[in-house]
Amino acid sequence: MRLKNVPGSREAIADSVFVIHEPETNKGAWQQVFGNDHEIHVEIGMGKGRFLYEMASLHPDINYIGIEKYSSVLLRAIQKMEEKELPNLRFVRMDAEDITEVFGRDEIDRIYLNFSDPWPKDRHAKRRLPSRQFLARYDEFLKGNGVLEFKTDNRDLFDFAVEEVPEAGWKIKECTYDLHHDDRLMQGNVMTEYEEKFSSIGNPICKYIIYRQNDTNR
Ligand SMILES: C[S@@+](CC[C@H](N)C(=O)[O-])C[C@H]1O[C@@H](n2cnc3c(N)ncnc32)[C@H](O)[C@@H]1O
Repeated sequence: MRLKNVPGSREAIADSVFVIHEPETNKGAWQQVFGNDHEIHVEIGMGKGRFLYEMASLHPDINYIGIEKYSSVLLRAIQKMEEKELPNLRFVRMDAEDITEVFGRDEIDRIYLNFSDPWPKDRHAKRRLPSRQFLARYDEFLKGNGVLEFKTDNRDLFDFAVEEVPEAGWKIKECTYDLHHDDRLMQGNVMTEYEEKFSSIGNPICKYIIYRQNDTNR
């Protein structure tokens, strides 16, 4: 079945208890959604949620929020949660362009961008999730000692992302152009759906971990 043809995905999402509706009403109060004061990690552009589901299973003491633009894709993640619910994982259907309306200052401990859409045309560069425009948005809600992790097999997108880091006032903590042959950075690596697909045909996976330059806690 093609995802775009899944009937009623919008309605299924509107009814789902695993989706946070009107997420902007939780700005500054996301800990109340989970009922604890554990760290909150966010994947932006989560797709069908394979990475987050595994992360949330492995780390029950961390809360995870997945953000996805398309209902038809998010529906797959919801179906998985209906089979086995994880209390530390919730979803938001939204365009990340509006993300600063949803999270308050210092509310998020870690951001994951996995295999973000490349937007290859120059005039669309600001739509790329690791662009300086998006990094400025993340600045507004990532904790002072928080980090952002980005993985992709798209070398052009990765080169662009690396150049954006200092432009946005961030710094690179770790960087590899071949994650799957880097024993140190592979420790604890959880494969995303796209990572599995592209690494299986031999594409090298690039990864960086970045933090804010003004972070004096390091
Ligand atoms: C190529 S898929 C990668 C999915 C998953 N992260 C993985 O690695 O398997 C990119 C996903 O990001 C979502 N996406 C792209 N731009 C987005 C945005 N601005 N806001 C929310 N989701 C977005 C797309 O709908 C798509 O599901």
